[in-house]
Amino acid sequence: MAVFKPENVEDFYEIGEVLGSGHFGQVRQVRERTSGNFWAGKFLKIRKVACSRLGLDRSSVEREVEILQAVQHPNIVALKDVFESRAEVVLILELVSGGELFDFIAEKETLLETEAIEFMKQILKGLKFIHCKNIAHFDLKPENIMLSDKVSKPPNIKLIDFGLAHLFHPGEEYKSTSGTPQYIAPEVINCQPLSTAADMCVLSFLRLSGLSPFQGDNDEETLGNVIAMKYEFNEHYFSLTSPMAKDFIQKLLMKNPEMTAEECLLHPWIKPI
Ligand SMILES: Cc1ccc2c(c1)c1c3c(c(C)cc1n2CCCN)C(=O)NC3=O
Repeated sequence: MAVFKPENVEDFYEIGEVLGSGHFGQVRQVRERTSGNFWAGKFLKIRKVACSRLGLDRSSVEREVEILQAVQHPNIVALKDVFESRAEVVLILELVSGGELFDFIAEKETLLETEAIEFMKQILKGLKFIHCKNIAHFDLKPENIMLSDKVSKPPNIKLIDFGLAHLFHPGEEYKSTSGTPQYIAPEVINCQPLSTAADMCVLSFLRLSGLSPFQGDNDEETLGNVIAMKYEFNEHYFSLTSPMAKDFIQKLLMKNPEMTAEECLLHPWIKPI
């Protein structure tokens, strides 16, 4: 069993504003008392008894920590420290203060394909790195693709929130029903064995349009579209998108995406010949 620091996190960090919250607990800005540097504290409620519905299993937190410790990369959020109290584990994470990629894109008049390619390259480099370590993110959605800061040119992308991530062991068959309907891979809905390919399924479409290709009027319709792999290139969003870009998207929006992250980085849309 992993051992986390038993000290009180507040002896080392001033706890600041809430940055986000979810089923797991809260993410808050924290300030390191010695250096004055800012970090993100992910406060995770831990189940006190196995049958409780409240909080997370400690084992799932240990898995997230183990994965974050294994994936140190410029395009992946860094883990600095882990504290544990009786009913809470606190992950001290790199603060990514540039906001979500899609808010950045939404604020721009237009998104040039050259800019989309740069974003895609960084996301693919992060995915290639974790996939080469047999790790899948399994919750790749706009909210989990953020920018380090608001000033870097080009913006530096960080993949965050490895709470659903999984480390595959040789010969292991892994199934999960977790994820977000608009961005879930078909094999998740079909309860089929999962792999790192699940991270590739809807990736490219999101970068160019900011939309889920499967968006329905409700979650049920959306999940049905995902199962049927039913999507369209809405002309309003894709009229100026190059054929090479659409080829890239089509090669990924398949039940069994044709390309791994490594192969995507070699696609002529990403790496012109
Ligand atoms: C400035 C800011 C604002 C909101 C943040 C974060 C940072 C943030 C962060 C993280 C997570 C897991 C969630 C976060 N959230 C919650 C929303 C994420 N899309 C994280 O790991 N580092 C962050 O800075």
